[in-house]
Amino acid sequence: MAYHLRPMNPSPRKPLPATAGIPSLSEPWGRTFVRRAGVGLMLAAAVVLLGWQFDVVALRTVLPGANSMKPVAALAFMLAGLALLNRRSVVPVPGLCRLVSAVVGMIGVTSLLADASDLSLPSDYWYPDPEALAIGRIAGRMSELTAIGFALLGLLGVLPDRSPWWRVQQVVALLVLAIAMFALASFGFQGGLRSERSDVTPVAIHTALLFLLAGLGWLASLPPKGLMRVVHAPSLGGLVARRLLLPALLLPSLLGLFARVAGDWLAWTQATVVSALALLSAGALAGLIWWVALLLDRLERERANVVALRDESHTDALTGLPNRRAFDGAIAGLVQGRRHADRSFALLMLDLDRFKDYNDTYGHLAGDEVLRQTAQLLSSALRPGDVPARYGGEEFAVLLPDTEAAEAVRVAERIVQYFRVWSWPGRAVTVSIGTAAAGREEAADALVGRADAALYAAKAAGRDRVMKAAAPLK
Ligand SMILES: Nc1nc2c(ncn2[C@@H]2O[C@H](COP(=O)(O)OP(=O)(O)OP(=O)(O)O)[C@@H](O)[C@H]2O)c(=O)[nH]1
Repeated sequence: MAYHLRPMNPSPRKPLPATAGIPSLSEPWGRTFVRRAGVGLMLAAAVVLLGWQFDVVALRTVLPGANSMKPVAALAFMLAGLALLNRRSVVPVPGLCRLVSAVVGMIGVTSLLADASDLSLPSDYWYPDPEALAIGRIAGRMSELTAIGFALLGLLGVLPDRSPWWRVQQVVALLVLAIAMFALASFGFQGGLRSERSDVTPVAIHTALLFLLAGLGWLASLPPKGLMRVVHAPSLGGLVARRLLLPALLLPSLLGLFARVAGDWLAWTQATVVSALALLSAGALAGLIWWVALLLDRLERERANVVALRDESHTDALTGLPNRRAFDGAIAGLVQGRRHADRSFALLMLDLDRFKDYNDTYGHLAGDEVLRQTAQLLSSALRPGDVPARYGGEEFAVLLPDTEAAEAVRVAERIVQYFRVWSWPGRAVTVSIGTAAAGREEAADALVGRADAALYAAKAAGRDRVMKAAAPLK
């Protein structure tokens, strides 16, 4: 086919929706998540503190026989939750986030300093912890890893809340996540693979989970820049990031938990546990790939449907030529090029002669066949890059990019000649054509009006001929 609508027509069609069928995420999602993370941290910390206050072991340890969260750690989580809520204006006190974050950071740093210098802290003896004492640890002292976690959480809130510090905050929040994941994974693997209770990581399981929540909450509270840009993007990439990042991050912990259950409680041998872990890892990876593949497949099919629909709405069903809507888009693109890049173009308006007679004599179906053959004729008479279109009824239009007035007349004469020699069904069919070259500042409808006037002059002069339009009005 000779017509190439797209290259000449930079913007007549609406761009494809980037997210066809894909649920999108926007700023409110981040806001909601941060609020939930803040409230979650504070509630969990309150439950642990109640556990210490009323000596309810289950509230301090979550899992039977596991480590308890120290009261000072619960207090730090309470403050970290408050900092997050302040960031999202749920608790709108100016400077509160920075202040409480500084306290959280200090709790972590002083615990680390006390570990390094063998000093004791007041919080070491707030509540007696028989489990810690039984394994020779200071009763109220958090583990080193937990202390590093709080130092980092504190740093997050103290850093300036603006570009380029957001990138630093992202890295620090990722370190908090790394601590959480290491603690979660080692909880399972140490117990599950060695089957020795005393080797269990000193980071309590719920401490690790709260670090995970705090790290994610901070990431969600940061603007959609750097690493977080794709997570917030209303695109396929954004959807994959939002759906898969967390499961992927939690995978080592889930595998660890599985190892723990299989090794400790089901008493599987180490070889069986490791083989099962390998199988589960491969299965999880395959599952993630399968999900992404499904998503891509669905998106591609949806896009293909949209493109097909769009093409249908720009194509004339009878002749297969671009229709009036496509013509309007194409001419608008050429008018822009004429105005801004001084690229000339010309328009031909064609009308079949005495087509009513043809229809009356040979019937409407034969008339349709003439219209179809007209499309073929135009395609073979034109250069690639020219745009023939069905303008309506038995009227056609041709856009000739980079064409001056004299050349447009030559093309029109060639078409008239093609009509004369074409072997039509029934009897000969002729055409009348009006030509017009676009003026520098001429609007599309003015150009069409001039070409139309020339076409009717050709009809009036006896049909089967070409008439050139008058020059455009200045
Ligand atoms: N078969 C067929 N006929 C069509 C179609 N669209 C328009 N027509 C016919 O085209 C004819 C146009 O007739 P007129 O506008 O009177 O013009 P004409 O008979 O071609 O005469 P001049 O233009 O003056 O040469 C009408 O009979 C329409 O029914 C179509 O899709 N199929």
